[in-house]
Amino acid sequence: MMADYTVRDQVAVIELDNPPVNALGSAVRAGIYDGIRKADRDPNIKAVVICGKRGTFCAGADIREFDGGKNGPWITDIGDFIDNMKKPVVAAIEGFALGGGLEVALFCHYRIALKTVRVGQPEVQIGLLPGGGGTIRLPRATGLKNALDIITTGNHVPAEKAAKMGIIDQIVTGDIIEEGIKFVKSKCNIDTSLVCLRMKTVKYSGDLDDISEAAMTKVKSKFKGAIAPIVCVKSVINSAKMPYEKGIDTEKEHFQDLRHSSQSKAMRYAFFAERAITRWQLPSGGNYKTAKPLPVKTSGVIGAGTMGGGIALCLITSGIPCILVEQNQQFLDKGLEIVKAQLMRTVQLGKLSTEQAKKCFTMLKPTTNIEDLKNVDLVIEAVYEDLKLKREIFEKLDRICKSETILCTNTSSLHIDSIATATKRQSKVVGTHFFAPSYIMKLLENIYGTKTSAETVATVMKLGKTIKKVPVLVGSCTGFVANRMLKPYSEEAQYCLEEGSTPSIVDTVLMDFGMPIGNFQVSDLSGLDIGFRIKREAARKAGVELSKNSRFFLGQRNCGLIEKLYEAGRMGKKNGKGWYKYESLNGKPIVDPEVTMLIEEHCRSLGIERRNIGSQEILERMQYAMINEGFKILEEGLCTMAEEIDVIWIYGFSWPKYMGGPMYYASQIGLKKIYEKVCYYHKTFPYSMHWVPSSLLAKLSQIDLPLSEWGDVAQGRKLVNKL
Ligand SMILES: CC(C)(COP(=O)(O)OP(=O)(O)OC[C@H]1O[C@@H](n2cnc3c(N)ncnc32)[C@H](O)[C@@H]1OP(=O)(O)O)[C@@H](O)C(=O)NCCC(=O)NCCSC(=O)C[C@@H](O)CCCCCCCCCCCCC(=O)O
Repeated sequence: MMADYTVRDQVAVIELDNPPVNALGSAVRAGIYDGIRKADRDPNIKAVVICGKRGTFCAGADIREFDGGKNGPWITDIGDFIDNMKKPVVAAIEGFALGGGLEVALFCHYRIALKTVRVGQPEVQIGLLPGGGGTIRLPRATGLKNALDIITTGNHVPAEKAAKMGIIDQIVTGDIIEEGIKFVKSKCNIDTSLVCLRMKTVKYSGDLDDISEAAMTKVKSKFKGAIAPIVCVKSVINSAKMPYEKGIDTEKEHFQDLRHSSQSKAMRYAFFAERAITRWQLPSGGNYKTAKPLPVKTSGVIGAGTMGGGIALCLITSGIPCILVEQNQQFLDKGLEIVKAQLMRTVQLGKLSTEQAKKCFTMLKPTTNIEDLKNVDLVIEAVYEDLKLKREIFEKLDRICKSETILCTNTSSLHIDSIATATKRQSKVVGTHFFAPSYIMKLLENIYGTKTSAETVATVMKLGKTIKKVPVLVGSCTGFVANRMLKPYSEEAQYCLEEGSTPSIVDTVLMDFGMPIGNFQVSDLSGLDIGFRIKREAARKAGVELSKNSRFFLGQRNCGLIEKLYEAGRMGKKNGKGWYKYESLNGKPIVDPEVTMLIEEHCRSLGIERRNIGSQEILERMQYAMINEGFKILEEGLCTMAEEIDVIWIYGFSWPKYMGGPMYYASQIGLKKIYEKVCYYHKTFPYSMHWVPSSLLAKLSQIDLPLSEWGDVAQGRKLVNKL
């Protein structure tokens, strides 16, 4: 049994024991169930303490069991039994009580916790609702409003706040089991039915239908396209509408439906993908197990633009002092204003108190003197994308900084070696690619160069976690993984325009799929000048003319629409006109007939016949082109597992988690179908190199292998011809 049963001083102590987080697998559920029945039967036992081993209570149901196979008692059987016990039962909580873990605690007559504890019902984040009575019992403990908030967001609640909310009865210090025994013994003379949550009514103020409607509206706009938050609201409302038993039965039905839903399966995949990618390895053999991160106690950022300012903010809000360097006082002042404004916003959102924000700001040391960086542990360069400039900076940093300092570049496309070779410490140079807005977006694409050491990688991977990002390690190539995959995706979007579609049609298709924002809206946000400059730079490097009227550029299909919009002064949202027009800086995109005319004129002048392009074709062309690129990335060993690509898209480009990421999506469609379509589009559009089928995709389309093994095939760790 995975719950230890011992007796101390006439109190039965049931300790959950399932490493690493005491997940409530079937054996643990059986262990608790057997334990409480044994304690109830034994006349020498006066009370029960339920707690967890290894410093934590329980992180909820064992998510790996959700795909079926193992049974065991249903979790609410435990609650039903405790509800009828005369002997008091206390949950003695340390670490986490999450999901089913909190539900077990809510079955108990009392809950005590250490101050450092966090409780929560995070099921919604894996596409579920609490299925062990959480939606019915939590509102009885804390009222409808708090329960709705906790269950629909999945956010963790710190112990002291949970105590104020009525979820925890007492905060304790010291040994949690000793405290549990002491506490529960003091309750032996109290009638347990008086404290049993089943018996309580749900508190709320106002009209239940109004509360329900407001909560529905909120979750529908906040979690667009996701089913679970809606079901969570329904079930929590049921707690006030239905008798206890009916509420519990309905909750269980909802849980089972969601457990089998494609959204929850995708989100469960994403949960484990996020953990799998922490097990990084370098081609040289260094890996997460063997490499030790260096401490980063002080840092520096070069460039106080929006990107650099945001990065500095990530550092100081995580407690790492930062020296922010700009080339002159005017730029520095502007940068500081950006940081201040962002900090204010954080205060407004309630994420930091005014005091905390002020303290953070004192950790920022602005300067125009790069020499001030000489003693910092790590520097992140965030100047604009110009190789010559970046090399100059790295050469300087190499001279100035102490020999241990790690030098990071926030380049979004340049090879790491092309920058590292400007220094004599290539092993300490690494890419740390943040995504705009850098303070908000969670992805941190860490890129190793040929000589980057495992110690340097371990340091930036750890730093990523410290500054609350999701760090993913990738190899170096033009655009790395994120932008390299984005290229075919947005190129196909533009080709669809010149073949007959419009920016708003394309964007609507993407948003209907679940993307929070369309391709052309993103382009307007980043600025069309960026796309234009990248193309102009590519032309300059290749020594060719960039012609907006040529259908070919560098031997490939070309769409000159960006050049034409740029020439027409359409820079994007910043000047109120790009692929759309905008009435203000915060305004919504409005379809602009001028753009439609411009596209039509572009087609006329080039003799391109426009046609109706269906949503399916738009989606397929954008996504399959990008997925094909993903397989090439795996094939080239730039990622070691498909999960890395999915996490990059979820956290870098807000791919809906309930769709798992592009590689997971491909696995659901079937690689055979994807491969056939890629071949078809390759035949149809022979001048778009991104349609050349990936040989890994071709290989995998012939066999049926789970996504978790695609990387192994690509790396030769699994030989498919020998399967
Ligand atoms: C707890 C954390 C906050 C800890 O974070 P930390 O950063 O410290 O560590 P990691 O996240 O890296 O985790 C370490 C390690 O542990 C694994 N892990 C964590 N939690 C779980 C878990 N709940 N289940 C399984 N494994 C877990 C994690 O994967 C890591 O290992 P890896 O090898 O991958 O590196 C953080 O981990 C966290 O947030 N965890 C998840 C918390 C959560 O989401 N909890 C809710 C779970 S869902 C739930 O509880 C549902 C309940 O409401 C209802 C239960 C009803 C009944 C259950 C029985 C149904 C079974 C179906 C039977 C089918 C039979 C049939 O019909 O066929």
